[in-house]
Amino acid sequence: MINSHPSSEVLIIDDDSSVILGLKKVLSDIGRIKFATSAEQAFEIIQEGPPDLILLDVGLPDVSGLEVCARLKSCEGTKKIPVIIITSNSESGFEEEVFAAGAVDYISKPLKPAVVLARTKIHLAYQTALRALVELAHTDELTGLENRRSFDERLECERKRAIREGTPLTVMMMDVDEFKKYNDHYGHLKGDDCLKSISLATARCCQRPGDFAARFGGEEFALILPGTGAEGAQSVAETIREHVHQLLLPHAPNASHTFVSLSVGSCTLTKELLERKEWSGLAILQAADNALYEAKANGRDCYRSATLPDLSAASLE
Ligand SMILES: Nc1nc2c(ncn2[C@@H]2O[C@H](COP(=O)(O)OP(=O)(O)OP(=O)(O)O)[C@@H](O)[C@H]2O)c(=O)[nH]1
Repeated sequence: MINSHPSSEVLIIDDDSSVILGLKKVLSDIGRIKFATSAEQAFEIIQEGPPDLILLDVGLPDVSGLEVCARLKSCEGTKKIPVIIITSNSESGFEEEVFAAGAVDYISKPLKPAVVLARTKIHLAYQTALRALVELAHTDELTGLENRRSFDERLECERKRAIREGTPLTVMMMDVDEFKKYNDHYGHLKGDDCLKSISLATARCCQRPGDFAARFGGEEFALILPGTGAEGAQSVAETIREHVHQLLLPHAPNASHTFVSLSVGSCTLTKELLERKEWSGLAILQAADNALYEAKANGRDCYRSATLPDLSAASLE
């Protein structure tokens, strides 16, 4: 059986202190236990840091447990926390209400320690496995960077945020120059090592908390730089290119450059451009890719940014 994470955090919400003490004892080996005696206190604790699982009594003094559960499920930041309802209500139809509110399970009072422990462990283990699966589905196996799926999701999220907040957004595409020649000369395994080194150098250059680096596919990488205008984009692009130069990876003898290099293209949506129309993620990506193509066409190992006419063309999509 998959184990729950050793440092899981469980929040017990119950106004009966004897129940809290009993549950704390039963669950002490699982990890950190927090408790709240009212819905208001519970929301404060959750806001400080969402727990891995919640054990929630139905009969709270301020708000019904089912309503607390429904509220948690309707909020983006808390909807994924599994909630187990604790109840002495055995009326017909109550089970349906529990699941309709979004709880993953319920435990009847009087509580049996072995049952509480088993159910809690099962849901924590499921949650841990689910998180691992999501991470796996969003990670590029070779480089450890985010993958294309993750990139697409983040771009959509940042695009909407940029529109909402009126802040610039830059998307950058980077491609290893003449990588086929590198592979042909050194072999695919060395080629893989080269991609890993470039990924590491790229990740080191994406320093801001919102910066996002992904392997787009093959020898192509993509960045999302929220709140970054054209000047900032140029600075990031040149920094990454410089870091890759400094790796001093000798290129294949028949390549145009002595050392491995990157061509980089970017598209920056300024506040004005964002206000002019709603750009699709595809249009932004296409504009960055056009700029990358231009960098390749201009001899490689350089940076180009999409210009306004490019963006207008991209908007026709
Ligand atoms: N080692 C390795 N090679 C890869 C991987 N993914 C793609 N490639 C190789 O990357 C090379 C890309 O070649 P091309 O698309 O022709 O482009 P290029 O040689 O980089 O030329 P330009 O982009 O024009 O500078 C191909 O040889 C692919 O096999 C990978 O995961 N590992």
